[in-house]
Amino acid sequence: MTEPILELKDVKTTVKSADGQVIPILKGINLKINVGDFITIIGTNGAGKSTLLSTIAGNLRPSSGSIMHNGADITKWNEEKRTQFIARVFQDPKLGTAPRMTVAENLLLATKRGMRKPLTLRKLKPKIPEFIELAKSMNNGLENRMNTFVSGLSGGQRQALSFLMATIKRPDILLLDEHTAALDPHTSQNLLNVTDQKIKQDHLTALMITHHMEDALKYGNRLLVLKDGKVKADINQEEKEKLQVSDLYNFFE
Ligand SMILES: Nc1ncnc2c1ncn2[C@@H]1O[C@H](COP(=O)(O)OP(=O)(O)OP(=O)(O)O)[C@@H](O)[C@H]1O
Repeated sequence: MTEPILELKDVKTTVKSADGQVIPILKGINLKINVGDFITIIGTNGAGKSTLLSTIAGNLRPSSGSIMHNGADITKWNEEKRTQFIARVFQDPKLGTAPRMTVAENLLLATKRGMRKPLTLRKLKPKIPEFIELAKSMNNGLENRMNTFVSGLSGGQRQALSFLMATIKRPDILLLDEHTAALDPHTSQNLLNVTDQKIKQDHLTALMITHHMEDALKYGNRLLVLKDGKVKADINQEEKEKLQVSDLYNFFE
């Protein structure tokens, strides 16, 4: 059997409350993620879904346990170092993009993810045709807004840009933290379809948090249910195909 692309071994993560109390959130997560896995994640509010993604991204350091990337221990790697191979899209369209830069400049910036090289804007012009082609795949007119400042985009276009920025330089692991939750139903469905196509086409490994049970079943090859900081269920493709939305609600009881 091939090595998992990412493995969490008994990972525990705590956070500090405003009054300095240490609160356990992840309470011993064991997870082996294989190359090409597209895992949808569901769970009640506060179950620890975003904390799990933050722990994988390096935004939060586990209090114990370890995180392995292709067999190498990255537990102590900070977020910046992990951006070499991990990309994340958040729920808030404002996160992940630079508002005072144009769409094209943001995309150029994203091609340098994980590199320490400064941004050289004279290299932008020859890249524009490639950026336009990529933006067309988002099906929302982003290709016509290359010179628009990000602050002037609609929420849907901004989120499409965040997604493109996360995937323009192929990440080993793509983290989607309810990335369509702030969008209207049509825009949300479009971005989900594009997400699914991109993951399949580039054979990406992805984790996607969603509160929509239909989407949790429709997308991906694996479903993870988190409850109170633990993995309550880890459902493979075969079992997932047999499930109905009503079955998923049982996990919330
Ligand atoms: N920085 C923090 N300080 C204090 N508490 C926090 C912090 N971050 C998260 N928490 C708490 O940790 C718990 C888990 O949060 P997390 O955001 O991971 O849950 P979630 O499953 O993503 O929930 P939701 O579905 O509401 O987004 C929650 O009770 C939250 O209030």
